[in-house]
Amino acid sequence: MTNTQNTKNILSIAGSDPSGGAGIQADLKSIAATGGYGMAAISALTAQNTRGVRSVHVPPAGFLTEQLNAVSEDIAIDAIKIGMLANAEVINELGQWLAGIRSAGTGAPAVVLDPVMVATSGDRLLDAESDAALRRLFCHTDVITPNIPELAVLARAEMATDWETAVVQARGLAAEYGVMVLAKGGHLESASCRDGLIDSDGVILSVASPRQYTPNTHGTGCSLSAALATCYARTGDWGSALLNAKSWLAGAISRADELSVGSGHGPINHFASLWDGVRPAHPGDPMAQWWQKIAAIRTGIDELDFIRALKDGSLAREHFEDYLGQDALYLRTYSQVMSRASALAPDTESQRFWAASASSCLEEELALHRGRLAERVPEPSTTTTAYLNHLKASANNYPVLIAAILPCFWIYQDTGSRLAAANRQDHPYADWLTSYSSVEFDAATAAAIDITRTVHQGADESTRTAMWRAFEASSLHELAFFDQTAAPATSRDSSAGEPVAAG
Ligand SMILES: Nc1ncnc2c1ncn2[C@@H]1O[C@H](COP(=O)(O)OP(=O)(O)OP(=O)(O)O)[C@@H](O)[C@H]1O
Ligand SMILES: Cc1ncc(CO)c(N)n1
Repeated sequence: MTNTQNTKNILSIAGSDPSGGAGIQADLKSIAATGGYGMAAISALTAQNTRGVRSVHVPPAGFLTEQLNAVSEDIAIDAIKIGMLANAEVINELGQWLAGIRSAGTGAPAVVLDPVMVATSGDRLLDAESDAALRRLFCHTDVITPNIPELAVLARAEMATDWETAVVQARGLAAEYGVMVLAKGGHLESASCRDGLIDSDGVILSVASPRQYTPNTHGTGCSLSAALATCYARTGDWGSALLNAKSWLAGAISRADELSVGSGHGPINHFASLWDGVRPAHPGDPMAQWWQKIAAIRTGIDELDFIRALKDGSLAREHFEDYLGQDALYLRTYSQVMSRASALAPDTESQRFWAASASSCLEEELALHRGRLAERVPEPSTTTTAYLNHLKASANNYPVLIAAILPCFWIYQDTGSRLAAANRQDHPYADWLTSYSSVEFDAATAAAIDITRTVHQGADESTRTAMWRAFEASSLHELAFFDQTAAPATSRDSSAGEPVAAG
């Protein structure tokens, strides 16, 4: 059966975790969070919580096949994620079912297999017979996603302690079984967590995110593999699927501590960004009210031709560069304005935050722009000048100044998360879109909102009004800023470059 609709149906075949953080529960949340319709056939039931697995019950293998047939005889399955398989009998039954469903050729579902083989304690979970059966299953899969200990078991090697060794092991595995291997760096001791999609020729694509120092990483592997299957079903491209899945996962891990689930290794926050949209952080929160009040401006930005074309990759190169040129000019002064906020800040923590933001704004953003613009920095447009004049006009009043600064963080972060989600490997601005959204910038945005909220709480009524006006005015300047670049050409290589619209 082929699914001709745009929505994608993703089947998880995995164990149940009643605490909700791993197994099918994590898979269903991840599938939904990354845009798929989730289904689940249960291969095993565990009694576990955030502190560990207490026992496992395995239903008869034939009953797994009954579940799988019930689903596949009725529903078109676009992708399958396989997780915990408890014994050789279950693995062999699944192998037979997979062989049948994959023999359909075109329209056969993609399969991502997360080989759950080693417990967090380091103990091997599968006996020799199951290990051999699992390896036979690889020929029915597209991608396997072992963590570092599982990679070592599968590669019959010592556990990798660096990324290069992990890549060598993954490459050997890919060659031996004719599959792609997603090597995951979560278990290495590096400051960033790198994952790489590897085939027998080497690394196809690798992507890193900063390591989050949180105990709450229960179910990250389950969540990533389910998200990868979903993003592949949606994009048809493994590289794009990895970029999208990893970007979503990094956000879910970075917001894990906002949940309070159990006393051990808690789950990640699968729906953090969705909840932001439907539920203000604190009901009655003035910042949430400001955000609500600029909803029309935000929608206006999303609907701009420029943003649409940047998202789908049809934006002409010269228009993209016009935008970068204005942005570079803007950021130079924006950095000075944040230094001014640092000078006016009433406490060391805020002083440090604005100074650090001013510095990273200059260092990272301008370095990126310079690289792209090859020193071709243009004159500021009247739109850019108007925005900067508005910021400078607030430079003697700290509460008003930080309210004016905030939209550049918040709107940029919000727009960036959607642009990053639309990224794909062959996108002409792929690396720009990747840099447009990061967990560090998410954290900085949250900190800027918190600082502004605190100042707002302590301000008198007339200052609060002035703060809101400055925030609203900057939001309008953001809209105008994105809208200033000439309307995008439909053809990517069009050379009919129009001059920068002068506001
Ligand atoms: N502390 C962390 N901070 C950021 N990303 C992480 C962290 N730990 C793991 N990851 C990411 O989570 C994903 C899962 O990786 P990991 O190597 O931990 O898999 P796993 O051991 O199979 O997961 P699980 O803990 O569910 O068994 C990878 O994308 C990895 O880079
Ligand atoms: C059911 C289940 N599958 C996978 C894992 C690995 O995280 C787990 N803890 N529980």
